[in-house]
Amino acid sequence: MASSEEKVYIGHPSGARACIELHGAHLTSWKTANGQEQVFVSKQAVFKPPKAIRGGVPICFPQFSDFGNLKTSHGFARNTRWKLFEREGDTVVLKLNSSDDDFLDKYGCEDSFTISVRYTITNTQLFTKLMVTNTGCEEMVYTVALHTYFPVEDITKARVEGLYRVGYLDSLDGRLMKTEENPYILINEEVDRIYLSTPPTLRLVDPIGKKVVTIEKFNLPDIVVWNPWVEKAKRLSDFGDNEYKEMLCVETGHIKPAIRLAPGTVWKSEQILTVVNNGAIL
Ligand SMILES: O=P(O)(O)OC[C@H]1O[C@H](O)[C@H](O)[C@@H](O)[C@@H]1O
Repeated sequence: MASSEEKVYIGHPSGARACIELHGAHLTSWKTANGQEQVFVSKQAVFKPPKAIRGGVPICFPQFSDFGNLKTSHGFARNTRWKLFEREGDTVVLKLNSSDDDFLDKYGCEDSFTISVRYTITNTQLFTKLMVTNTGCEEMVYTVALHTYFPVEDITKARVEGLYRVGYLDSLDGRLMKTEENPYILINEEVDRIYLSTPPTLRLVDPIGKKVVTIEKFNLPDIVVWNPWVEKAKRLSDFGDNEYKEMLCVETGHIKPAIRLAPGTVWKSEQILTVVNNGAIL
């Protein structure tokens, strides 16, 4: 299905809504049935391709950060226009084909692939299915992440649960391998960590916002926790100086080891976000 639109909307009979930009297949808004926005987008975000959008859910592919051979941090999927493949009510599918454009030359990628993302919403949930097909004759080696920016009422009170005793690479300390010693993670400084081989379910708890988001995942073993805090926030041109107080990135990914996909085969993954607004479970 061809489209000249820049963005697509999906809706659920409950009133839930989501908006996805064709640029990057980037989800920039997800409102649950109660009207509450569930992704953070910076007020300084630049909606001007090929720049990546600061907030929502950037798709990092075919590499997360510098985990790969490309020079472009987080790969090129978030800088590239995807094609609308299917849209029906609560679901949209977008695809990016390595044969679509000249971007492979531009980014120095030699792989042949199709990547597709399927977003489906219900009253309180966002399902994201990510699929990569190796359409080439060589093994494809890549890393990937769904770089979700969650809004939180007060970053110093928010916590991530489910990573106790999990090993992580500390990106602020030369990617040194460490072990999480805290039953849950509180943020009161810059944090940039890649937790490896994490459990299938985690929780982001926002006690001030009286909200819990459950993060379930399949074939996305790694979790990145990122908040730029004061100094890095100032250095980011498309991010407000004080916005670090109201967001937290909890990113599901497959980063270390990288995925090795044989020719003609398909890699599938899924993330399910469920929002629960209920003081009792906090
Ligand atoms: O500024 P970007 O390229 O969007 O990256 C934003 C952030 O993404 C991830 O969370 C990385 O772990 C961070 O090191 C990086 O700063």
